[in-house]
Amino acid sequence: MPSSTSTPPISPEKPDAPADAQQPSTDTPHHRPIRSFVLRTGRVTTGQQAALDALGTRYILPFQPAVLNLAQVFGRDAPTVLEIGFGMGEATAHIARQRPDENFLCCEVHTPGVGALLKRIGEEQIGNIRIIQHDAVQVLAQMIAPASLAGVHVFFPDPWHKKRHHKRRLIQLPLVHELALRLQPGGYLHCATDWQEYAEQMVQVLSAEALLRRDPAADADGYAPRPWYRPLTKFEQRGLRLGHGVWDVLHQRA
Ligand SMILES: C[S@@+](CC[C@H](N)C(=O)[O-])C[C@H]1O[C@@H](n2cnc3c(N)ncnc32)[C@H](O)[C@@H]1O
Repeated sequence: MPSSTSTPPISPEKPDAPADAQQPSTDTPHHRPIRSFVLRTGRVTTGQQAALDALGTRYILPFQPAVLNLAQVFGRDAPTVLEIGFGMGEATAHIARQRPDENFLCCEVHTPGVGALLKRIGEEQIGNIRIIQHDAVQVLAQMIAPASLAGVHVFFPDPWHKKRHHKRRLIQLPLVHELALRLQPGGYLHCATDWQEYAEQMVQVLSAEALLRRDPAADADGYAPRPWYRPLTKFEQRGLRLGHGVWDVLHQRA
């Protein structure tokens, strides 16, 4: 288990700025759902835009309120892993390359991140990723069939440090239950974070879900060793050099 807890986290994004005014325009003043993200107008680089233009139609799936036919969208019948919030897609591309026999359905709301992952897909000729640029909570509810996923990755979700923002955290009981319902028996839910108090919440919430079992390799506090497929990203390497902790929380569907 990682050692240090007192240093600040290394999460690449700092979304705590009050920017609710930038939420999508479908919200009405009377019904504004709590979201786990804030839409920012981040700059899209020339390379990211070129990738969006050249590869977007092939690799981006539109959000739709209808269940996806996974075999159809990937062009093959293979175990499918859902990733929520891939950021710039560094870990996503690495994992998809390491696990060519699996499909990776990846959600991110941030356009520069989508462009960055498409750029990697083009440069590294990765064929087993599809992207949905939409709120993963809605994607899960509307597009993913029960017992259809081999795994779910939630790596370094925004920690929402301030207590009044904790309600925005992704890893909470209702979402974890929805994720568990969509896992096949034996399928896994893998979360990672560099924020200790969120790691503790992850252990608590996943342990409370009756459909899930703790990974047998977890330690007494509930943390698993980093699985072979999750790479140390550059943010994580920098953080570890500075003595920060990182926690993997891994449970399987019974
Ligand atoms: C702190 S970043 C981590 C990115 C990446 N997983 C990594 O390890 O570097 C969290 C990402 O999750 C995305 N995100 C947060 N909530 C989301 C949601 N409901 N649906 C899709 N993406 C979301 C954010 O836009 C952000 O890019």
